[in-house]
Amino acid sequence: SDALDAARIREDFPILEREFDGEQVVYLDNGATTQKPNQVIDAIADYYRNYNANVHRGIHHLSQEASIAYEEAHDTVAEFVGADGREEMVFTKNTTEAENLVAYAWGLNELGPGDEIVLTEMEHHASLVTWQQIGQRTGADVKYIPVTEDGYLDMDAAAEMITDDTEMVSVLHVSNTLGTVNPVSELADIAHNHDSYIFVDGAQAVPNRPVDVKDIDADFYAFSGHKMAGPTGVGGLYGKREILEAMEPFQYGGDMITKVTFEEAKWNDLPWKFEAGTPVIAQGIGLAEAVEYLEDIGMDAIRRHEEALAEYALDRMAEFDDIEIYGPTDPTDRGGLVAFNLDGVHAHDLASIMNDHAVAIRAGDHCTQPLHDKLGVAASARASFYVYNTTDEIDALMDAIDSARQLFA
Ligand SMILES: Cc1ncc(COP(=O)(O)O)c(CN[C@@H]2CONC2=O)c1O
Repeated sequence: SDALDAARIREDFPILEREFDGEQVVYLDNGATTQKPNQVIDAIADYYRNYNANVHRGIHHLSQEASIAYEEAHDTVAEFVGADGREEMVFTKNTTEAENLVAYAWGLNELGPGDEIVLTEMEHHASLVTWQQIGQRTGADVKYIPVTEDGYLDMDAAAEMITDDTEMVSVLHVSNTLGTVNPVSELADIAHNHDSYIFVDGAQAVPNRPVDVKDIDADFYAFSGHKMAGPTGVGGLYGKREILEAMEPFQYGGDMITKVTFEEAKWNDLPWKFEAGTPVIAQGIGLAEAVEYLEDIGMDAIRRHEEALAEYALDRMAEFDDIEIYGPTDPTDRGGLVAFNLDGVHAHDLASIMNDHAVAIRAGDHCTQPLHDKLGVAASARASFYVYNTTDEIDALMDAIDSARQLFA
């Protein structure tokens, strides 16, 4: 696409040169995790080589350098998603832990019988199972906003399901199976009109498009570093400052306290109150480098690049009547991923034939089993794109699909 120069970007990702049985890898599993540029790898190595120490201002130079880098990483990531500074940006392990942090630290303490939690049928297990279990443990009811035939949220149903008994709405910003971009600002309005919080799962949005949590007016917003060219082991949880201030901690221990006696403990300031023990120092520094890397490319350019690749993939797949595509047909309504099935070929068999051609895609339920039940399929294949992918790689995907078609014909 003319949005960005994928060929130049690829030079930062040596892993993309890897070959399997003489064929160069075609990495199309970015919804699961993205590759990391040299700049991110070098930033993490630099930390361990030159200023590794534990944080929170130990009395020596190395600890001070590490503390400042770790604290400033919070500022960088906060600014990236439009949060008001480090106080609104907790580093977790991943999106899943961010969902669990709010479910345990807020949900278990605040929810009870008669309260309602509203999710969507397209939710990832990270939110669906978490809030489902919190509902069982607290007696709160869990409801699901339906997904329409063409892969959108039924917003009329949403407006009816979110009521004055609703205390939490937890929704995907972008579906990791359908690709659907949900109207999260509109859902936030509806939730707030009923004095409910809204938690937005942005795992498939923050890496791929501009996100402004204040514009959305999310109360919580979560994402993972490893899906945005950053390392595994770090995620971001945005929370409105006044909400995080009022919440109980998630985990107890060192660093999340200011004063401890045998009788009681006083909590540390935000965001450290939610970062117990030695935090994800190297990962946080790597994530901040990933943010700088993505900002250099430009988030709107990334969005447009992924839309162009999704459009190209949808058009190529539409040439065949034996490929079933899930999610919106309008590429401007979806992220840079396409889940599909090839008639007569189980997704796992398809993915393994793709693998014979060094094409890396995902097959399975993508942690959205209830959605697959609703779609009436046990599994789907999924190609998901990022900044280094090209239309040539989508042609390679289509060629590999064709070889599966021949094999199973
Ligand atoms: C929408 C969404 N929410 C939450 C998660 C959980 O993220 P962590 O694993 O970092 O906590 C994922 C991961 N995506 C899955 C993982 O592999 N393939 C996927 O689509 C996701 O796509």
